[in-house]
Amino acid sequence: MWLSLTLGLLVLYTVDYSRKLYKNIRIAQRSKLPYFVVPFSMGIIPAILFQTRWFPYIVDNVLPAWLGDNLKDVIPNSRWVLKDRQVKRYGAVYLVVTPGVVLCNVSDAGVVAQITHTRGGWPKPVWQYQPVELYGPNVVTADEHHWARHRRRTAIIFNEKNDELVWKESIRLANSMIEEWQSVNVTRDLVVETTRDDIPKLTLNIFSAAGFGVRIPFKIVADDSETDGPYGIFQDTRTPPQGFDFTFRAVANYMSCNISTVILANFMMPKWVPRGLLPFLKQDFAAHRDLRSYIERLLSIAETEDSLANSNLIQGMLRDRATSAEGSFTDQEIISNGHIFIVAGHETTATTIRYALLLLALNPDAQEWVYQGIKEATKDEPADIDAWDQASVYPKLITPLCAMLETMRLFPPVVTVPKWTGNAARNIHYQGRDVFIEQGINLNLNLNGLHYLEEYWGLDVKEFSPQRWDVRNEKSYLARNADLPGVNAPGLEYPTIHKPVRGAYIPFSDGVRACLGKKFAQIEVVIALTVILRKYRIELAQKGAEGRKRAERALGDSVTVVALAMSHDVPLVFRERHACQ
Ligand code: HEM
Repeated sequence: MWLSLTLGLLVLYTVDYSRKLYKNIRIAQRSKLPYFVVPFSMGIIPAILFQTRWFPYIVDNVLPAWLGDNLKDVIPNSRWVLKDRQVKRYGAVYLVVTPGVVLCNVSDAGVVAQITHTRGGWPKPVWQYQPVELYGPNVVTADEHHWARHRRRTAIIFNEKNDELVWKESIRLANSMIEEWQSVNVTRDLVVETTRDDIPKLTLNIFSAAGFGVRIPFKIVADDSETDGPYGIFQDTRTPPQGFDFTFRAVANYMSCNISTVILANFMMPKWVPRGLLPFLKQDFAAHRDLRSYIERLLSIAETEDSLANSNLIQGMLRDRATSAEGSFTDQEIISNGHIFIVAGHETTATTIRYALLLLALNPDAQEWVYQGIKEATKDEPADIDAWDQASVYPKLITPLCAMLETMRLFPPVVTVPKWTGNAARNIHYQGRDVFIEQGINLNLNLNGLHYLEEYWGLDVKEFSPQRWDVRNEKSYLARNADLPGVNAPGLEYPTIHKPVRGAYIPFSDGVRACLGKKFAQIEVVIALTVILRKYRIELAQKGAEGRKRAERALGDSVTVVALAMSHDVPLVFRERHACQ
């Protein structure tokens, strides 16, 4: 009986599998776009297989290249390594058919521009983001008119006052990070074995200050240091304050870096399962509770303060509530948006700085160009960087901005921007014809393709060349776009910067759902690079061909964890400038 039952189930499964696969192949055929079939759907098992050592080894060394690439294409974590290879095989718009879904992969700038800029834009598949709704709906997870309300209420808090705060806090904390490095180095040259911990700490502390109004020093303070006053419990001590399992910085870090287990514990685990039976998720429950308690504490402090005097993001939401007649946020919505800002902004910015430092170390000529640009731009500014005025100095820091843009071109923290057709079929215009994309189809706007195509960037597309962005560089391949109508992209509205073809560069996405924190991130990265490069020349700690090979391997093996990340550490030396010149 068991045998017939098993055989029966197997037959049912096979019939259902074949039916779904056939249905999806027919969808692909009707579109007349190139397509390939992968016999499994993306999901947790393929993602786990790619995390093992042996599976990627088999994919890279045993399978034919095309098959290995097709498999990597369905796993978003490993998609970046493909760069433009799939575009060369299948074209800039092609379909991936699996038994579960049909995916439309897009690396054509014109099609991206249509998707992000048709009236209202194509919808974002918000259900994919529901797991990050750990404290309720927020600007990342909401849709339609709910999203419009969240967006309106959050967009106003990313304002000029907040820009100034980001600038000031980035300078303070980048300097404190350097002081910390100096304190553990006996020579004037600073050897930093890994930036894996310090750079995320830098961006998290900047976010704590400019996002939450909590000014944490870079160095951990003694447990018995001053903990009085309303902000006492936010001190970055070794042990958490009474009633908490984490310090404020530790919980913000935990919630950002362990997002998958936090989601597993607090979103996927049924409420009726006794927490005592899940000791391995204890930290995840505690982190979720502690972050809420900290933000609640911030809200109650803020209500007793003159919130108009403060320009951090939490105060911004409170100020909006105090001054708006209707539609402003509840406490719960402030908590949820506060949390999502950390998730969206922390790792993405940290990874950009880490890649930028390594790319500058690997490309001394480009680094020198960035440094000379900083020197020239700030030659009339006070020697004390704390006295620099954000509104007038930031626009002059063209070369570090070019370095940031170029870093995000080669190593975009978010490799794929997802969209979908929604509940109605839609058309795209591609290669001179209208292509019909059926309802419910998911689209991936693939930065690995867009950012690596010679057509948009020139023959030196694979090189790290911050100079390509500088509008003074008339030989840049991008100079040809100056007269194109409608060329623009979020974060590129500077007259000092060459513009890529619209849709070809989307590290912050584009259109109505483009990144809210792009200016926040740009100011942070530009001034952090400036603080470092003014004082230090960055070099690889391991010299010669071996050191270079190691660094290039670390870059080449990048995979998406929370954001795109290097899989190995590369030690760097920060050589003091006047000592080495
Ligand atoms: C280099 C750093 C950053 C990168 C590369 C980046 C990239 C992106 C991308 C690609 C999206 C679109 C995601 C999608 O539609 O699926 C996005 C959205 C968003 N980002 Fe960023 N981001 C960065 C920094 C920040 C920062 C610092 C903040 C906040 C402080 C932030 C807040 C947001 C928010 C709230 C959204 C959702 C906007 C909406 O759906 O209306 N981001 N970001």
